[in-house]
Amino acid sequence: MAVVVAAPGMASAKDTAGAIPTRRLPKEELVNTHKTHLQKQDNSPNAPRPVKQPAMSGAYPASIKSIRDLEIIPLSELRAETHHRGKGIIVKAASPPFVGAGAVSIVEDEFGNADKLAIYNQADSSILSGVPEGCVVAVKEPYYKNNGAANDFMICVDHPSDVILLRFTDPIIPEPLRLGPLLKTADDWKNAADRAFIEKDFPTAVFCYTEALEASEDAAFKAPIHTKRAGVNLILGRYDSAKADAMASRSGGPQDWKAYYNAGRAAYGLCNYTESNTLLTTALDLNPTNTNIQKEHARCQARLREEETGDYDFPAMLASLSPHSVHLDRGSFLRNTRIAASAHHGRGLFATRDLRAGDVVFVEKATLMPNQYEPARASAALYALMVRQLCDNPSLAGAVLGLYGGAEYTERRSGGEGTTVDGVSVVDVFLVEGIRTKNCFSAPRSTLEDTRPSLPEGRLAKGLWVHASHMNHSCVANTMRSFLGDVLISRATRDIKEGEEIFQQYVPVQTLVDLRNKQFKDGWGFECGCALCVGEKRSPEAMLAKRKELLAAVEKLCNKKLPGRELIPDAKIRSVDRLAKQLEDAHEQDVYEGLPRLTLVYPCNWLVAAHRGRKNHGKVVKYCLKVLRNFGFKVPDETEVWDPREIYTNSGNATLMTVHVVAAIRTLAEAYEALGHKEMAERCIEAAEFGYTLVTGFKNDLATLDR
Ligand SMILES: C[S@@+](CC[C@H](N)C(=O)[O-])C[C@H]1O[C@@H](n2cnc3c(N)ncnc32)[C@H](O)[C@@H]1O
Repeated sequence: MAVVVAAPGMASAKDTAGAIPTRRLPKEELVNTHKTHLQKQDNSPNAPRPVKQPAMSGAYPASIKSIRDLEIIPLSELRAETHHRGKGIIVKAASPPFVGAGAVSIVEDEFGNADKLAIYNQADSSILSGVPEGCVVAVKEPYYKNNGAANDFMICVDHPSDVILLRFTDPIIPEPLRLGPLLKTADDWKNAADRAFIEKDFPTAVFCYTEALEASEDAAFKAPIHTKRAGVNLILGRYDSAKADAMASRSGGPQDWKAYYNAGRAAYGLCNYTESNTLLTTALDLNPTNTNIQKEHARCQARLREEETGDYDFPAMLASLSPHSVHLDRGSFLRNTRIAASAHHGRGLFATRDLRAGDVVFVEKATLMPNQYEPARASAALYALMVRQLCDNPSLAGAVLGLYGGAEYTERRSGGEGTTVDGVSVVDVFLVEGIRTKNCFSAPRSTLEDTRPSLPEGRLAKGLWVHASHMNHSCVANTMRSFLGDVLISRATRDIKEGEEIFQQYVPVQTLVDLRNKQFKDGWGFECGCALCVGEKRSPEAMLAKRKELLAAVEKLCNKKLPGRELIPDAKIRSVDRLAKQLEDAHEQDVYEGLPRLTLVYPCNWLVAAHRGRKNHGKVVKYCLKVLRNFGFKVPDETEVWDPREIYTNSGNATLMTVHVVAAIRTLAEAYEALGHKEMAERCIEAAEFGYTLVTGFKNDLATLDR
């Protein structure tokens, strides 16, 4: 079959959707244009590679068919804007790749037809991230896309598992594309692999070691190659393959310590510490004096201790953080919680024992979190890492693809995602993106550094914590999360009974019930059924409108800011006070009994700051107590002896914990001190320190709030 060339003057892309384009560019023209692009290619090794994040509106499923079950068609039969279901193409790269967000190559089929092939979302660890000239690939159920300009089409591969790198000897390659084996013997391939390894071209090294293994039947030759390939896979972070290679390298003798050692390191890389421990213990039995095994074994035991006890040296973890080091080598302590069906939605997290306010609920190391805190890049970086890891370590699929991916994707899943077809794990990038948006958390490098009300850093990475992702949202949540690098710490904000569902706030809760529920609906597709939202929805629209109006009046008067130490005129304080009283009256007693009154938080905080500036300590006490009340807490009684923790344990089940609660209790302490109520001041400091532990994840100096 020849290249289809037709007269110019074709119709627009939309008009031709579904049709075979009447004119396609010939190979020479394609290659020449490609060459000019290649000359402009940025080859600097550290240039950040752009990521093509999928637009969900164009979602289509990944192929779950084997290339051997598809009808192979020539390039000339590709139809514009069409997913060729049940069909596949086999093509050879006729040019070096242009590597940008994807890798674009000129390819040709067995009939001499040429076209452009754009492959996206390949891991850097794969040869397919830039298909070398001469390689033959199969594209399953290809999508043929117009590039905008007339006659300008390309085969666009979004799902990484939709393209397969074929071995040169694969019988599926049609005769005209067949080069035969590039190298003759297994030894040749091994030597080529060793050379690629020395040149640090690790994907090529893996490819050549694979060819060497395929070319030999000699077990004695193959064992050391498996060891080498295990080593390269460890470098590439392909732990599943590294483990399989390491185990395949065993010969049954005492030298097998190396196989168990490598397999143990691979299992460690997958955070599977129990398996890693078993493998490293076997390695140590075979070679008890080897210091490397001893070191890895001790490290693994430390992770298992963390998983078992939940004992962490949080200050040391904080001290070890730096801009280059945010991935902490720690195990996850999850045994206080379990995943089970929730009355609110799907699955949720539940307490496996009684927990006291302040207790660690769980500590989880991120399943995946790129060290990328630039707001414009954080989401794309997480998406790219998720895709890469699912390709490189298919065993992750069980945990990651099991997460909720949004209502539309629940229906659209083919069920084949994560299964192995044609030797690769099926990765559907649209499902990955759906899972990312519904489950990722934003994480500061350290919550302690980020919670200073005066100076939040605002630079947040995005990450995936699979266990934490099973938590449903509540505005009046019974836990709080904080971060130390990629470690998430969840603490109880009040007492939790065994079997109780554990909730967290997905995002800082907005003041107005209608706005925050719009946010939940738009972002996560649910209506919040927490005590606060259900309660507030009982209040008539007219009352909500009145509260909005009054809050807007306070915000306008005060510029939405809090006073510093400057002297605020009495008249202004009186005006805000009057509005705050009206606002308080706009909260119906029967609706708000025992519930936070969030619209009152800002006016009361403003009055605290204004009276503090005037050293009017009695008024500071009054309004600090109101701030606590308005977050749903019972206020401490001056006439009684009270335990500082009671603020958290005796306030019912609808408290809303934030750093502002801590700040209010600390200001309360300062005012009591000034008024000579020493005991009240001391108790308040203790209560504030306790609250600060909930907020930052571990005990910290309250003075950090001012820095
Ligand atoms: C991260 S998942 C939480 C775990 C999820 N329930 C599951 O079954 O895997 C987020 C999704 O859970 C649901 N969800 C979370 N909190 C909820 C709530 N309070 N009420 C109803 N649905 C909720 C929403 O559909 C949201 O998109």
